[in-house]
Amino acid sequence: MPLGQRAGDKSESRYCGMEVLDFPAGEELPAVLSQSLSSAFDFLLAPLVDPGYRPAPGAVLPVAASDLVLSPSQWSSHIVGKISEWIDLDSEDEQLRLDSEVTLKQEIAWASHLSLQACVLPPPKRSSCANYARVVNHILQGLTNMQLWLRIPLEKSEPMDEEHDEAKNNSNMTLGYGGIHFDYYVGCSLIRSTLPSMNSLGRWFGEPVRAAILQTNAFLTNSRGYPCLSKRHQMLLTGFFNHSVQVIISGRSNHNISQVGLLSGDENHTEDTSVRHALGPYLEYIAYIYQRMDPLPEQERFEINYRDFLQSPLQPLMDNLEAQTYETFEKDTVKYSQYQRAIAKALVDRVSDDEVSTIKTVLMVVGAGRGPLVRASLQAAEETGRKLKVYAVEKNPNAVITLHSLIKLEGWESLVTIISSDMRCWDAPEKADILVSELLGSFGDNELSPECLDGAQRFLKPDGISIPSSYTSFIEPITASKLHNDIKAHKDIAHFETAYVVKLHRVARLAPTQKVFTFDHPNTSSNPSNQRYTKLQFEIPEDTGSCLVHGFAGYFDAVLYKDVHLGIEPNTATPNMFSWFPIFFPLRKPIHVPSKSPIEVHFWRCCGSTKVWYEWAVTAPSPSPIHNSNGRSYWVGL
Ligand SMILES: C[S@@+](CC[C@H](N)C(=O)[O-])C[C@H]1O[C@@H](n2cnc3c(N)ncnc32)[C@H](O)[C@@H]1O
Repeated sequence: MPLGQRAGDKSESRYCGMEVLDFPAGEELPAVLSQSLSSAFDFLLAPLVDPGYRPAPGAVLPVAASDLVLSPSQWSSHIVGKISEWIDLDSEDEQLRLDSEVTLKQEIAWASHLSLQACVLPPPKRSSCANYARVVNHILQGLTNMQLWLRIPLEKSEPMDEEHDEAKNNSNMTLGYGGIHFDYYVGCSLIRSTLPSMNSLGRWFGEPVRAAILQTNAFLTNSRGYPCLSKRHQMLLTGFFNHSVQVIISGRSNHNISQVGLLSGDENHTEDTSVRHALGPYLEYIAYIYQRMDPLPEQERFEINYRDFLQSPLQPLMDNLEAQTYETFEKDTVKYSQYQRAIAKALVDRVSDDEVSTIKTVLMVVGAGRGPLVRASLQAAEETGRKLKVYAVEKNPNAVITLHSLIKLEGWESLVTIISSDMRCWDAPEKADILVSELLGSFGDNELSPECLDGAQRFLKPDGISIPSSYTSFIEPITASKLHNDIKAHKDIAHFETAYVVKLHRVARLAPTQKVFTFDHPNTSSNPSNQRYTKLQFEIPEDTGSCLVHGFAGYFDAVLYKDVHLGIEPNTATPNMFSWFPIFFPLRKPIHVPSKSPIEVHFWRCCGSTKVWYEWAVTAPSPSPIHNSNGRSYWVGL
């Protein structure tokens, strides 16, 4: 039975299994399974083969249970195979090495025969693990439906030396374990009583972790004698739940509870412990932690299906947006109320209270779409008592049709003039006091706001105001193995040289964001070019340890007017605004960043006669190719 419902989370359920520690000899498995299921566990992590087995000519594999003892659906829904712990694929002892390889392949073949969904591999036993990688890669090539989960301790453990620990941090679909790459792997992290720093733990959220193995000795005991977890363990667990990770409880019970009260707080409730599973109290605690998690905010719930889904950025200049795209924007009331605040402030600055009856401000909405910024402008005028004359300039003829019906419907005919034209070539009959636009992409300038507004600046009065008055892009390095794998599935370079709009979820943010490019409007600089180049150095906090960078998450922040801003940069993001997801600039090859090594990255904004594009490259700690040279894979049309 899944761990119950977290309020407001209709996404997939979270499950909890338990590890079977002893080899279930004599076909005990069905009994162990039925006892666990009736105690509300969902699945077992169970050994498949007698650990005493070593291959020998003619030997029959001593399996834990015949395939007949459970139905095929029971095998596949309720058993995760535990591969024998003794297997040592890089042993100096040749016989042990060969036996290990044969046994591993036999166990995997048996697990496939049973249609198990996954098997857990013990981690490599030594830092030099080339043979482990070779054998696992062989097996992976032949697997279609079964996953291999690699058990990795969260914190440094005894058999793992420094090199190993580094390798573990590279865990990824192309896992660099001791410098060796695996073709595919998903992780399983082992949670013990001590935890590394939060920064170090955060890296796991960018990894393909499928299960958290929670040891019983990681639990504390509360005043009533029940198992509970430290605050940090609880935070880690809720973080994993947020990333759809399931839990496996491992170890013997350290809590012999004679009188059991329900965790709902019902102190009087008691149960007969004779029928109670020894690990039951741990499971109840895990379910309690899951169920009491805060409900997902409405916006997160709305965006759940977009998580880690790569989308091509819009090209509103080159393409004409569709009605449903406009409709989505128009629902973002927060965006328009920020604009309205900015416009109101600009109107008041422009026309003093004494002048309100004599001066009419000329305001041009350039890129008016279906009119929401026209509405925000008129509302700002009403709110401030300023007189306004509005031009709505739009190059999409379909949106212009809607604009015409809107002004009729709203009775704005005397206030608003609709201009069906590209702002870059419109011959304006008069100059504007205020130019209002929203031509911003997730990376600020990536929908070519600078180029469009440079074209519109001709009809802004010399002392006129542009809303926005500036915007800045930001990036931060991230671990994002899911995004990397999704891009890799295209099997070409072009997809690795493309920027994507994506609701980032399974990612680890490795360092604070830094500014990339800023554009000011009106553009009064002596060098009016919109080409840019920036070199940035990111320091990853020391307690993060080494990590893998799959690319850079990008954001923007725009100053609309004075202190009114709008943006998605995580530290200053406008709350409850949903018009923009972050942008992601991938790297062709993930870059391993050892602890204490800075990352040096270069970004270029390049402009041609028909297109604008970005190029990017990493130069430290190791160089990457220049991505998207000459805009060969990804560009924005002018
Ligand atoms: C991101 S949409 C914003 C629309 C509307 N202001 C809103 O907030 O819903 C940008 C709009 O600008 C228009 N646009 C882009 N470049 C333009 C140009 N050079 N001249 C006129 N309109 C342009 C697009 O067609 C699109 O309708």
